[in-house]
Amino acid sequence: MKFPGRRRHKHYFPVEDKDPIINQLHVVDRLKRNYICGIDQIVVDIEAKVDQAFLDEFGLQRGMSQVIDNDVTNALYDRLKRDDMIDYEFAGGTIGNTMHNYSVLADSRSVLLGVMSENIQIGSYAYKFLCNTSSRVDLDYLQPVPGPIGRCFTLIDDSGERTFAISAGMMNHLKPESIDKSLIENASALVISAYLMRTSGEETMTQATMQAVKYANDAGVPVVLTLGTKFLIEQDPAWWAEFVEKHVDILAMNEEEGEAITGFDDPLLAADKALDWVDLVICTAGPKGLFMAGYVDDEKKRETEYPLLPGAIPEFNQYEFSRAMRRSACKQPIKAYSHTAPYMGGPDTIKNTNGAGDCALAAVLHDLSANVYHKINVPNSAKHEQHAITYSSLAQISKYANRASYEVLVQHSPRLSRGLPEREDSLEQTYWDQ
Ligand SMILES: Nc1ncnc2c1ncn2[C@@H]1O[C@H](COP(=O)(O)OP(=O)(O)OP(=O)(O)O)[C@@H](O)[C@H]1O
Ligand SMILES: O=c1[nH]cnc2c1ncn2[C@@H]1O[C@H](CO)[C@@H](O)[C@H]1O
Repeated sequence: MKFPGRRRHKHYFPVEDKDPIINQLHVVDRLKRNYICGIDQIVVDIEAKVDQAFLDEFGLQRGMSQVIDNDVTNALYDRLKRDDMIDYEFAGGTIGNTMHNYSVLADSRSVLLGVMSENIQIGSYAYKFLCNTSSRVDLDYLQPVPGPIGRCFTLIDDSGERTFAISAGMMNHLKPESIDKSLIENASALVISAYLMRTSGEETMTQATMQAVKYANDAGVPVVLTLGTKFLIEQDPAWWAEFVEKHVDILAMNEEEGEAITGFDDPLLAADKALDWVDLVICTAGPKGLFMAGYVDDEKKRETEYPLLPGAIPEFNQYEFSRAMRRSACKQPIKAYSHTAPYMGGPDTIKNTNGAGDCALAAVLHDLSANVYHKINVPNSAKHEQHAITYSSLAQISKYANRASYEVLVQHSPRLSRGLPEREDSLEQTYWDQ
């Protein structure tokens, strides 16, 4: 585990300091490892640039992630091939991306649950998915299926808007009995997306997800939900709000999804509303950066050293130097909020925004997981006198999340090809120095 935090520090994490007592232990026993677990519809993204006429031709609604039948899939695929329109084919899936990016950032294990074709041809989509996934992502728990994984046609127009057309294959055939109870119970987090609830007919993905969520809820393992797309939430916001309140501990969304579920278009107010249901909220807001909201015990709150910010909640960032806690762990819970602008104001040229939010979530998960890692290895550290769920403050995590998203914006794929530099020189240091 690499630790998150201030990236100028030479050694992020005191865990492996040269302690003479710890060093007496055998090297392999020295540090206990933790992992996070995610469930996804296993898909490969097939990316192409298109215009509105193209979307109309195939009956696709701009900006949505929609499931398409076999006839539309075949026609769409033939057309993309015929006109040589495919730019990239790369492993995707919102949670698949998040697990991959987490493992790359943290240099640590994550476990991905879902399905995988039992017979894999070299060059097939299943093969591409496996090849494009970090070796730190444990794929041993995937359930074999006698058919193809999913395909996600990622159609991007001139304005950068993405329209997803999903050809499901067998991606939704994960069965509840394939969920390993002890794997979930021992995880540092269970990460799911709203897409997992979009199933029909014989598809069992929703039941499998609910099974995993039950194991996690019963064991007190934080359930992290990312909302995926506003269109899904808009269909039944009340159902989603109830689901989140009952089963979810940490909610990740972008501002449109935040509006769909809370009714507030201001990301700060949406995050504040979501705190009625969960312990921690991450709301990404594209070029506006990222908002976080969470709880801290009154006696553990820390005042920011940055200027106080105006907003729908005046001076909302006052306690952003606090580490987040579960509301139930606070004697006197108070709310803390943070906002961070995009790293370096955003790149000069954005290659692709696809997956920028997934990567922000991966960074937040890294921080949560680092906290567990530190706690299981240095339980007596003064750091853990506070029962926090994050290793760093909200302000620090938001910076880290934006920094990680930046890396996705300057490359074509939603998946990081390498971790962040340990030391960042020159200009970039100003961001971390503040
Ligand atoms: N146009 C932009 N300029 C600068 N930074 C951006 C821009 N778009 C995204 N970002 C950065 O990426 C982060 C996440 O972006 P965004 O809100 O678009 O996520 P998202 O809609 O959830 O994405 P996805 O669903 O593709 O993962 C933002 O918090 C910000 O740091
Ligand atoms: O229905 C879906 N299920 C799972 N992942 C999806 C779905 N629609 C789009 N994405 C995924 O979202 C990522 C960007 O955030 C893309 O990589 C795409 O694969």
